[in-house]
Amino acid sequence: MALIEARSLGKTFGAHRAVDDLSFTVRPGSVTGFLGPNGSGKSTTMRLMLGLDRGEGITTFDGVPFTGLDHPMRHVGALLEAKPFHPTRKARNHLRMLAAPNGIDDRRVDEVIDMVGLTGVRGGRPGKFSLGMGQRLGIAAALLGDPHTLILDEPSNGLDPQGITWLRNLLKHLAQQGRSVFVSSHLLQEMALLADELVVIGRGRMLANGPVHDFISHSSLGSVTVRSPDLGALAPALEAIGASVAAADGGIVVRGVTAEQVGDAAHAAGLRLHQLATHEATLEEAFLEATGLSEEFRGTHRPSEGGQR
Ligand SMILES: Nc1ncnc2c1ncn2[C@@H]1O[C@H](COP(=O)(O)OP(=O)(O)OP(=O)(O)O)[C@@H](O)[C@H]1O
Repeated sequence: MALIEARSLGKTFGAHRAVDDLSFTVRPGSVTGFLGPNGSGKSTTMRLMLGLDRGEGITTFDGVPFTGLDHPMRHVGALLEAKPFHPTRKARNHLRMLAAPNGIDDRRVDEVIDMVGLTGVRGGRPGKFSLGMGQRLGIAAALLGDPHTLILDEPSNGLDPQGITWLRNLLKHLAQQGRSVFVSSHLLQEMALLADELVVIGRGRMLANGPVHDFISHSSLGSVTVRSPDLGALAPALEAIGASVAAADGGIVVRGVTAEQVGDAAHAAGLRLHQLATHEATLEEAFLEATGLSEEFRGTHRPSEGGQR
């Protein structure tokens, strides 16, 4: 078991409400993606979960708050945005210093160095590391205690495509072993491949929480293409159940209802269907639609407003 339960998390900086009444659960055996536009409160939420910022609400790990855990590193591995590396302390020694007070031996240190692919530079100094190498060292630190829970803020930051694939496989594998993985990222295509569940926030508030598939299928940008010799009767039957219908290429494109609802409505009206095809929105489309009104920082350049393409 490794259940994370966050309840009513909140944080205000001055007059700015950065996190507002966020509650969610991260289940064992799954990767939960944490999405939100820049400045929406993801890092602040993760810090609150770990008791690193003072704020409202509580987060428990199998019922225990982070600050109440006996050996926190053995329960929860965390990678936050700020890298607490000493630039001239060798990578392996950095990990040994984190490991020793937690009763973790040097063998585990070498194991995690190997897992993150830094064996060749384990005597190197993080001050000379690339962004991606520093990120791998941070992931190694998070894994040191073989924790059943991982909280990772933008772990793919700075990783090259091979590194991103490696990280995806690692996190999926850790989740398959029954661990809880809570991970933020701006890489939506990557998140679509990685996550089972999503927590989506905007301006500190919950916008969506649940399986990735539900989030995508609820997007109004998804559609169903229908071909039927009875279109004249089918279109009004679909509009009667709340669908929007547009003619397209000899058939119709239907939005606002699922393919199952289209099939059921046709069956109920005794109408024939020759084609019923679902076109799901991408995670990126669903995310932009869900967060469109809650962007904290909005550029003025909009290609559709006459910008250079
Ligand atoms: N220490 C702080 N003092 C004042 N305001 C802060 C502080 N930390 C964060 N904020 C503000 O709180 C809001 C949420 O910031 P946070 O870093 O949690 O967002 P984020 O979703 O992680 O952003 P990004 O995706 O850009 O990393 C922002 O408006 C930010 O400016």
